[in-house]
Amino acid sequence: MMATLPLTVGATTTSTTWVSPNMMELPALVVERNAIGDQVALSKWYSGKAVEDAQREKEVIDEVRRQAPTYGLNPDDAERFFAAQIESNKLVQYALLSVWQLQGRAPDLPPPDLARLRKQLDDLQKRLLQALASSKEVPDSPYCKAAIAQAVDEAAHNDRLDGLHHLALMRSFGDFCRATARP
Ligand SMILES: O=C(O)C(=O)C[C@]1(C(=O)O)C=C[C@@H](O)C=C1
Repeated sequence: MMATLPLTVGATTTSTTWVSPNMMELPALVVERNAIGDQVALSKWYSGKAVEDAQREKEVIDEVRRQAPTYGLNPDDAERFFAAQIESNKLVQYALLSVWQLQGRAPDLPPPDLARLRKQLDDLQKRLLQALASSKEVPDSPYCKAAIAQAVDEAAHNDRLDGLHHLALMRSFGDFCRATARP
């Protein structure tokens, strides 16, 4: 049997608080984005459409890069952040679709309209860019990884996320911090 590392989610072992209240906006918006992923998955359950849509991903990233300077963001940084958001959205979708397959049914809800959901994602994108700009110094901070881990934990707790959405939130911030050794 392969050894696995213990994942004790919710158990904060550091006594220092790195998260400032204004830093919580970004994870809260990411939670919203991933929640739209649930709806997107349901639309794809009904339509049979593939989770991954390379053309749409390109459109999202192109638009993010175009808008980034308006928010004082470097287009490469904005792209990196949104590429992670797309990956985490796909993680949510693949997992839900797989569970629904096993159960032989999805939640008993009418098929959501993918075009309407994409419009919601586009609207959220502006708020995410704004929040990303407000947290611009965080990735370069030597405390970034500790702060992000705490912010993710707090957001998961505040929004009562289940295991999947908590994991997706962790994925969303996977490469948020720039490489720095532990202080
Ligand atoms: O728009 C979709 O079809 C989605 O599934 C959403 C999304 C995204 O996160 O923006 C995720 C996966 C697709 O490859 C394209 C875009």
